[in-house]
Amino acid sequence: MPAIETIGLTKTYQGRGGCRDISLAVPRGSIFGLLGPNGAGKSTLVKMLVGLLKPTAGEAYLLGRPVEEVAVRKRIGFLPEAFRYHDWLSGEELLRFHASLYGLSAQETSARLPVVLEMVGLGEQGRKRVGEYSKGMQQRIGLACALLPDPELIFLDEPTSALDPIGRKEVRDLLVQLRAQGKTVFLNSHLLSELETVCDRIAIIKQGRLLFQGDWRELAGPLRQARVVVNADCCRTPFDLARIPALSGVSLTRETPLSAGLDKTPRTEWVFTWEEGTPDIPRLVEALVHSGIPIHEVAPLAGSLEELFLETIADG
Ligand SMILES: Nc1ncnc2c1ncn2[C@@H]1O[C@H](COP(=O)(O)OP(=O)(O)OP(=O)(O)O)[C@@H](O)[C@H]1O
Repeated sequence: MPAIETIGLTKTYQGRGGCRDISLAVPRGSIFGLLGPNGAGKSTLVKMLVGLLKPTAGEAYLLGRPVEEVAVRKRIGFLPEAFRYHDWLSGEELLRFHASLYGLSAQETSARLPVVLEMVGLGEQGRKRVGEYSKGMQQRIGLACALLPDPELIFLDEPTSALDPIGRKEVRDLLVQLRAQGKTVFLNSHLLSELETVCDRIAIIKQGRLLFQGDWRELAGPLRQARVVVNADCCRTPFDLARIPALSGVSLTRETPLSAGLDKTPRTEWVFTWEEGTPDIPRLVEALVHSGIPIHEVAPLAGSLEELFLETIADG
């Protein structure tokens, strides 16, 4: 049974906007990323899933229970995007307040508080007033609130938007740990490089419609490209690939000057594309070396999530 299942889920505002006919399945124990341009309907979808908005049509199930069932909400955590917490409370007081909303006992609350503060990297900062927290710390305390009930399913709306690169890495590591414990994370983020690193599966929505769901690497199709970095002064630009007959069936699709390497020699990046089949890297390297070209780096090339996302949004 999936952690989240929706069937034809729809919410419109007086017949407009929102999202329509969304049928999704989010496997348990996965990190699932929701992507879409501004106004695509992501928040509308998340709000329906956490019970903040009533669907206009369709069904949704969390952990096998209908989303309308209040009891299931004790098993989910939610970090909303536009969080604004009571800034006169200390971090610990805020957590106690949220624990009471979750219906945790005093004993459970006292046991859980240090655990969640530690998980989000605020171990020593619980006594400080939330109003004195930096933006990144406020985001961390929000995450701690979402983790209070030790949820099986966690919804995070832009959880790292206020964090510095170290904080982002810490949150990514935390998500991976949660997944290792069998928990499911549903992530809403515009940071595609971040989603690319942690997500098992993604969904893309545009103008309220679901365009894709699955492993984002499926969008790329089979690997057909390789990247090669060479000394810029090795040959004339544009490089004439026809002079290497051993590379028939391969085309040079990009030639980009790079900044100089550590040895101060300017470099050029080439992207080769195979008309058929997967890149034959040994044949490529052999042919280039045979032609006297000094190679610095070679790698098969997959499209980045950002490239694939932009292509999908443009086509869809
Ligand atoms: N309360 C509302 N009343 C009327 N229309 C709304 C309301 N909330 C959202 N909409 C419309 O529904 C559509 C989807 O909005 P939603 O906020 O769900 O998108 P989003 O993908 O979360 O956007 P963003 O990335 O900018 O946060 C938009 O066209 C928006 O104008």
